[in-house]
Amino acid sequence: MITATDLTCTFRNLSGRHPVTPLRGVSHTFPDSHVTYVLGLNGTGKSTLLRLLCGVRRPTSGRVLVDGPAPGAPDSPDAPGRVTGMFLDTTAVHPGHTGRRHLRWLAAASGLDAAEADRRLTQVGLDAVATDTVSGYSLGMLQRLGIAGALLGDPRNVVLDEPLNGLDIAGVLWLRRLLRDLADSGRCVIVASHHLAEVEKTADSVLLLEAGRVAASGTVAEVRGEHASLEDAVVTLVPRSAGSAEVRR
Ligand SMILES: Nc1ncnc2c1ncn2[C@@H]1O[C@H](COP(=O)(O)OP(=O)(O)OP(=O)(O)O)[C@@H](O)[C@H]1O
Repeated sequence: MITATDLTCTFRNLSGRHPVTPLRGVSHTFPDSHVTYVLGLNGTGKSTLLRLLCGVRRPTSGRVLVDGPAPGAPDSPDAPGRVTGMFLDTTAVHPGHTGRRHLRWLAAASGLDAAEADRRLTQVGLDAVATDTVSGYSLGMLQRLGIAGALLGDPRNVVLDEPLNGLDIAGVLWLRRLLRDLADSGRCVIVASHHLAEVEKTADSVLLLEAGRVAASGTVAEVRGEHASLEDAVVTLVPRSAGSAEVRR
């Protein structure tokens, strides 16, 4: 379980622009045994929230609790497995490494053995390209590799940023099953996505962000309400969804 309390994140002015505050007082509990999708327009703070939940970035104010201790705190010695497995960026790979080397390197950094890396490679269906260099991977292959990295060490919480992008239909069906299995085995699964049709099929819960604040949260049925689809509900809850070509801060 991951609990966010009153999270605010401000990026300071590094390039002559005004400071940006993508998150403004976000509170939410991401329960175990649920697939929770984080939704919202471009630039509305989804990736920033995921980074804070994983402890990759610290909030300007507010608090994140992961199964008790704050992210970044060392596991207690008897804690079973890793705390949070994350996949936040398909570009976070060395292009000259093979898929197997990349995963073994990640495993070693987490104190895990090469066999665990190889198991995850098999689990995500990349055995056939394990010895190819990552620079030759398609987007779908990179997504699978990133997901394998998140699964290393069998973590209790799994956080994935837009893992559906670039997956073919076989990949989408595979990921759907994987997320369900992870949640059914008691894990807290958090996924950012723009694919509302898939979210409607597979989410236990959704958290809709708008301009850095929580616009809606609950089960799909609760957020959909009287609307015909989740997409209709989102367009109503976030009026600027309706056909604007402009990205806003
Ligand atoms: N390291 C950073 N430094 C400065 N600004 C940042 C940084 N990271 C994110 N931002 C800004 O924070 C805002 C939210 O970005 P974020 O990536 O969280 O949005 P998002 O909802 O994930 O968007 P998308 O759907 O396009 O992936 C944007 O305005 C972005 O430019």
